[in-house]
Amino acid sequence: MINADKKKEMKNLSEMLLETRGLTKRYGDHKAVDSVSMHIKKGAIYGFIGRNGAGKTTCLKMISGLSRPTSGEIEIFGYKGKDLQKVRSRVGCLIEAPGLYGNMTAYENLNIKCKLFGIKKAGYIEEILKTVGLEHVGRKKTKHFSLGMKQRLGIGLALIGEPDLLVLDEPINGLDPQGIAEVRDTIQRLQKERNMTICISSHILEELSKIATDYGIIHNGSLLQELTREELMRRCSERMELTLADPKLAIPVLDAMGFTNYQVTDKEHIHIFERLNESAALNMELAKAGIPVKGLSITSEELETYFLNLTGGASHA
Ligand SMILES: Nc1ncnc2c1ncn2[C@@H]1O[C@H](COP(=O)(O)OP(=O)(O)OP(=O)(O)O)[C@@H](O)[C@H]1O
Repeated sequence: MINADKKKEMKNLSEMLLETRGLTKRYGDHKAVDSVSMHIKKGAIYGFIGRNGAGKTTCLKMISGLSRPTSGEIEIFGYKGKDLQKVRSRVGCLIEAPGLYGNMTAYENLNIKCKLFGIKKAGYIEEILKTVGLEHVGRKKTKHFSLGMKQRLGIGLALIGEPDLLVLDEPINGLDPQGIAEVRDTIQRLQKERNMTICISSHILEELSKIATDYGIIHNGSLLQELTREELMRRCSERMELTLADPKLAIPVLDAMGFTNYQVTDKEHIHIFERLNESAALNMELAKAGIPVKGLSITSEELETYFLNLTGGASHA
């Protein structure tokens, strides 16, 4: 008999499109990626966040088959080891700058890759140009494109062959606000219209917060945390922070007062995400129950502060 937890676990696994286990890349003595186990669900926009040098590109290169892991395993669409070759064509990637021919148009650049893939379908290139918002660029050579246009054409190139998983390494880096908005729109459209799963890296959490459904935070080669958008928003949302010698003792009091949206975050703290105006009443009830309160404050955190605190403070930026 399979219990409910096991069933849930099996369901979660079947929803997983990509999983790595202990993925490691060593350059000499230096571990650029250190035992990373990441999980990307089908249909997710997975924000892969880390400071410069954290190991994002190295990790994404291994996932895309551009670099060989020192150790560990990658499973995509249920395939791993040598069998991964069978599904490589279902992974499109844009790692670092897109390799464009500057003297050619967007259409011509796409056409070269279509020829390599043996794609001759009428209207195929026009469709991709439309998807990435470059349908009106005409005969303009790509060397005259803005950085945002180049990135979108890079995404267009990665779309050739209809991948189910798109891996984008810092596609927003260096873009102006309009360029950022355009790339974000393109990514959201791909997820909605083509039901694509997208892994996108950035060194700025805030930049992906409008689109990512899930996050992985990498630092010094290690994956520190994976969390959903809801979990992240919850961690950064306005809350009461209760500091106590033993949070467990306060739970019956919270329950008796009808609080339901709270979380014991460590051995000293409870975060409460509702009825923030009732902090005085809560304090009083805890005192009545003989539970000393060391601290009670209302606080919230900026997304970027959350990320910086997690990765060792702003001074390392
Ligand atoms: N080919 C290589 N040889 C030696 N060291 C490397 C190589 N590629 C990357 N590294 C090192 O591995 C670490 C991770 O680099 P990586 O490029 O993956 O980080 P990143 O998170 O993508 O950062 P950035 O955004 O700056 O590229 C860095 O310390 C980098 O210097």
